[in-house]
Amino acid sequence: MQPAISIQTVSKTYKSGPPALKTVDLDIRPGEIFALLGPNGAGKTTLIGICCGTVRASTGRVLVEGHDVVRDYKAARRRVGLVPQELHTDSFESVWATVSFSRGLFGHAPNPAHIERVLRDLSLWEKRDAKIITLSGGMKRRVLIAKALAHEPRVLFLDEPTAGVDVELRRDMWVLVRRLREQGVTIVLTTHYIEEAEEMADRIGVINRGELVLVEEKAELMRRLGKKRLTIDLDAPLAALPDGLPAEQLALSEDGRRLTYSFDAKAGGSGIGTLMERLRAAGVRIADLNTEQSTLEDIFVELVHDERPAA
Ligand SMILES: Nc1ncnc2c1ncn2[C@@H]1O[C@H](COP(=O)(O)OP(=O)(O)OP(=O)(O)O)[C@@H](O)[C@H]1O
Repeated sequence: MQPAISIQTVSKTYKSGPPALKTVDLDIRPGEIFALLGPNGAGKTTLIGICCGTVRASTGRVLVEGHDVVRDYKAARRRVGLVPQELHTDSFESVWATVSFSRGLFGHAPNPAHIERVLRDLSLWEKRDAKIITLSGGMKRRVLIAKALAHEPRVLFLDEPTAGVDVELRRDMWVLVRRLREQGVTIVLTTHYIEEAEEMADRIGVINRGELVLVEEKAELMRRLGKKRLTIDLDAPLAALPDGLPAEQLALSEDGRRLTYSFDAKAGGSGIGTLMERLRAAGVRIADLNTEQSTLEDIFVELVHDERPAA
């Protein structure tokens, strides 16, 4: 199946500074919701800009449903919608005029019924005659989304769609994104909110310092989330792990006072009962027990650990 977006050996170095994007290869599948996670300055906006034709790649190419965003830019751009991070919609135009104009920019014939549907979906219908400048920040963000949807894009890029918005708008946004997906629209979103990626995404990509360090199905990541750790504080230090224990799942701390047992919480039995019996049989006395679960946040922090750009 032809990818919705095919990013091929794309890199970017701006005139000043180090490479903003090292070589990235990534296919976005038709109809999926792909969440791009990464710390500030990781290269998310740059990558999205290259996909939408607003930033020129230094190397490589991007195809949108087979159309090169540079060589065949008209066909490519018609297929993508971009909801940018910044709100620069302080216009004196009405909501209706602004959103309809956006559709015309892409060479589409007017379609009032479509514009009405988009405005209604975004709870903007009542505000259709209001001037943009009079709207609240949350409403302006809704207008940005409406503008991006006005020309019925096949792929929608949302750059930090819920940064700084209230809970209600965030919920609305999630509902809208799901509805768009049901209509066959492919969604690529960047987010700092890990729970947003958990909630929304089919696949997750983590980008750090211009490098795509992980691309994985969310379900697979959630399976990893199922990993749990049991820490066992010992009455007396151990010099080494006693025989007969599952060594591959156990780690002994340097001071010999703590055992850490890792297990997959979702893979049936935890093995804790057996472990306890074997510890008792080996004469190991336990002072305290604790379990903790790793989260997507832990995985994310580990991936970008110590690699954040200096402030
Ligand atoms: N127009 C530009 N000129 C020079 N450098 C730029 C430009 N745009 C971005 N950069 C640099 O490229 C790197 C990647 O920036 P980018 O905006 O793509 O990151 P990001 O992951 O979207 O960050 P954030 O989460 O803060 O939006 C950063 O070091 C940034 O300073």
